[in-house]
Amino acid sequence: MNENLEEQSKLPELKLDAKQAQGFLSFFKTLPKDPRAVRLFDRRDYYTAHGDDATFIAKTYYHTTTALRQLGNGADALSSISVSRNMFETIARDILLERMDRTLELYEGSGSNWRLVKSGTPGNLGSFEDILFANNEMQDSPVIAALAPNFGQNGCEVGLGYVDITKRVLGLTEFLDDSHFTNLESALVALGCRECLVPAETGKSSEYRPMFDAISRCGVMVTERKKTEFKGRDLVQDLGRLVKGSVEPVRDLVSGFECASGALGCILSYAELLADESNYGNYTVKQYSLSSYMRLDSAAMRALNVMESKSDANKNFSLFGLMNRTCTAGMGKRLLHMWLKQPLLDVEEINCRLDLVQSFVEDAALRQDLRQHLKRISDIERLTHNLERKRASLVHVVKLYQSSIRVPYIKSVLERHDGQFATLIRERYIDSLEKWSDDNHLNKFIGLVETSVDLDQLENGEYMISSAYDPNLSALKDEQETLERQIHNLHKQTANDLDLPIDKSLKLDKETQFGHVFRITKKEEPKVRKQLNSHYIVLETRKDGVKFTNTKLKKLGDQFHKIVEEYKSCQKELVARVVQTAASFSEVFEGIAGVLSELDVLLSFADLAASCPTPYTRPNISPPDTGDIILEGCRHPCVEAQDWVNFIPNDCRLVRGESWFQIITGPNMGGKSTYIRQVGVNVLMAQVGSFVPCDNATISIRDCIFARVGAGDCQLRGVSTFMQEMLETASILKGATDRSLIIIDELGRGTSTYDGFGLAWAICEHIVEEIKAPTLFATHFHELTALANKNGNNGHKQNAGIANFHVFAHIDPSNRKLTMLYKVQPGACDQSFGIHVAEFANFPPSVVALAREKASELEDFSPIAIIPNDIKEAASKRKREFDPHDVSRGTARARQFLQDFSQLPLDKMDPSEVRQQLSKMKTDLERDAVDSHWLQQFF
Ligand SMILES: Nc1ncnc2c1ncn2[C@@H]1O[C@H](COP(=O)(O)OP(=O)(O)OP(=O)(O)O)[C@@H](O)[C@H]1O
Repeated sequence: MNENLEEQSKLPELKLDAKQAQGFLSFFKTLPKDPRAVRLFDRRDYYTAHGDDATFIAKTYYHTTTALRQLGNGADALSSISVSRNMFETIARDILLERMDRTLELYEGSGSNWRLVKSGTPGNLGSFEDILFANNEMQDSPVIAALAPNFGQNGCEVGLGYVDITKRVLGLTEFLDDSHFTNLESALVALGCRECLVPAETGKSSEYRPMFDAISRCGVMVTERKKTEFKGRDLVQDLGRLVKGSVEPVRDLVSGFECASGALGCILSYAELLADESNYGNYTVKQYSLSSYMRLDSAAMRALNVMESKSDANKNFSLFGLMNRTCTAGMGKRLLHMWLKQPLLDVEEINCRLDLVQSFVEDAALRQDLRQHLKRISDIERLTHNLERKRASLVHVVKLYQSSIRVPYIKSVLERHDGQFATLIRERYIDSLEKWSDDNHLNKFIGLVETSVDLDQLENGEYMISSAYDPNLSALKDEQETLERQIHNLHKQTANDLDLPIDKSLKLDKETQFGHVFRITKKEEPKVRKQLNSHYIVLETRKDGVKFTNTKLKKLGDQFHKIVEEYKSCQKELVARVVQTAASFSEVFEGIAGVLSELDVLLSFADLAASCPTPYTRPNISPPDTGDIILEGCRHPCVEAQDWVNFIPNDCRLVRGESWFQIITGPNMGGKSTYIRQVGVNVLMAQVGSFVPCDNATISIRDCIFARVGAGDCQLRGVSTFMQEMLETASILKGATDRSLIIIDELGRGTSTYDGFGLAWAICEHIVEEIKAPTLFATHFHELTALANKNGNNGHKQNAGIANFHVFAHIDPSNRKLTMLYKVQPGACDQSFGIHVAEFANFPPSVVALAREKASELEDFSPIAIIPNDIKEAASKRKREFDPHDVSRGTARARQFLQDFSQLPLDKMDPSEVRQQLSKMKTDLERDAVDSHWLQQFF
């Protein structure tokens, strides 16, 4: 709050005279309405925003409307706000990198004459990129996708095109989706999409509602485009201009798609790729395949804390924050971002990354030496991008040069390694670096810079073309040197005349205001005052001294200045030529950037694995249809990394037919969520190619992780907790297969105990019998543990593969003190600990006592409770063994209930319809339960 006030008190004054204001108001009225656009006007020292944008800025960034001012009078008055340069950056950063509901426009001009100079959206940062990343690394490159959905008999066929403008990659894919658009959701997550183009009008149709829900779950901005833009008619021709190499492969690729080509066509026109000639021949186009990477929906990304969030208390809260030890400027971070969104599915590919990580783990010296060099590598990808977009200057070329001269060192460090995987390192890195850095490639570029740029001047912070590079420059340089000598002689002579030691007392300064001047301290001035007054011109007397000149120095200084200007203008052309030549090496830089950023990420994995207090281990990877998931001494890497946690490792054995489905019970705060999430996190890390926080790990590859944990922020979006829970669960039931991993925490919390329990039971059965995915199911419903006693389909108990586990807590019988041990043990939890946890959390003793009294009336978990007989009977009824026939009929009916439920088009129904339908289903179930004791227990 104080900070805001401070920011406000620093608000630049909005100073427009009446005429300027009038002109601006008339211009402002002509702007087309665009509720998403925030428009800022550059007034040189500050910016302004007006109308709704001013209110938006006042409320969002100043948190008060008192900062608003009125421009103009009467009916024409326009609320306005002024914004400092710092605040402008904050706003641009927030709009383009954080929020996903606004676009940004910047205007320059004066009076009634303004023009749009920059515009950006979350998907296309446009020329704001320079402002946003002038002093910050670009951690993630935004992606825009376009969707061409087409409903058919089997579901919705989705055509998807996308562009990554930073990486200059275009892609397309097509897939059939279910009614929850689970495939679309995982594609948007994997691509790191920030903005999604959809055909106008689709938003109005209720059948597309689930598609928009999926987009919104991913936090992606929706932009509507005319249907006519989703045309792939001239696509091959257009792509032919944009992509590298011949058009034939592009033609073959595009011909395999129907809807996706329309989507890609829309992207080309929206991002105006053809309007910028620097794009020509610089793009690659590829087919994106959903089945190449592990699919992760937005709920799993959240549950596993994969990406950073603003609310994270420290960087180790997220997997990205923890794993990011990259040291190149930006490139490594972006690649890590991408890898975390796209875990691999291929055993060989995963093992290849793991081999490399192992080499770096085992060779600490190699790791250290490589990092020393990588630290000095600039963001080659972005520099190259700037070169190609003709936005580069000599500074960019020099930065590329400084990175390039490191490449031979990196190569020789790698060559020194002689470990088990030395051949792999050679094939993957040394050979590539050798290829890219020979005399036709990088060495040629290095040669170009060394002959054209005056590298000696870099020490003075000057980026200049070397005078030897051009005869004109050389002549100018000679003149400049002659003048410098003359000025120096004059300096000497003046020191003599004034009888002052040169440099020590009589200084010669070069400044912007006066050019060359002599300077003495104020103390010395009285000594020479007479001479100064007669032979010199005093320019300024300040604390730091007295500045003066004479006609000779003035003349020489002016001549010097003129020559410097001539030199600059002469070199301007040469700089353009050097920059252009440097741009012709972009393929080389891209190749090198690819190698270095990969090295950077793998070194980062190795660094994490080796530097943790308990080192990580290399996982054994097996294909999805074989092997189990065995994690011994497994930890949650992010929880473990918190200073205040002394982490207790646990074993997790998901063994097919034995413990493939685990029900985890235990007290609140006992570590259930942490345990089930850590399994997901370990599997994800392994498939990204990282070592894992375990003593031993064997992982059967998963093609998808589904997670349903916590109710998230659904209340804010007007969806009830229960509804949200059911929607997420329905998408698991629809999308999961035996190759997925399912993590479910606290299902059924949002509804009455019995409804919740019934649903949880039926969902568990469905997963065990139909989906057959390894599952971790943490629950407070102790009764669910009875599932483990159920026979499998073929009557053998083992084959059901359900096993009970519980997190262990110790209660001291003498003082009822509860100690969480966080140890996961086989078997069901035989006590409920809710009240102990409340005590643990310092609830008032009277509340705890009352809770104990009430609980003892209902359940027999209190070791000291004297339970009335009738309640004992009721309790023992709950525990009664049911007739197996009754159980099997009952569960079949419950499954039917669940299936009916999962087929309800919940997204298209309004809450009253849902209530009506559910109540009917419940009445039907009650009716059928008349003959089933097993079912009756739920009513
Ligand atoms: N293995 C562990 N070692 C040490 N501390 C742990 C461990 N597991 C969990 N914790 C600590 O206990 C806290 C609670 O854990 P967690 O949220 O997993 O419990 P829970 O059983 O799921 O609770 P609830 O049922 O209330 O959701 C965590 O924030 C963490 O600080």
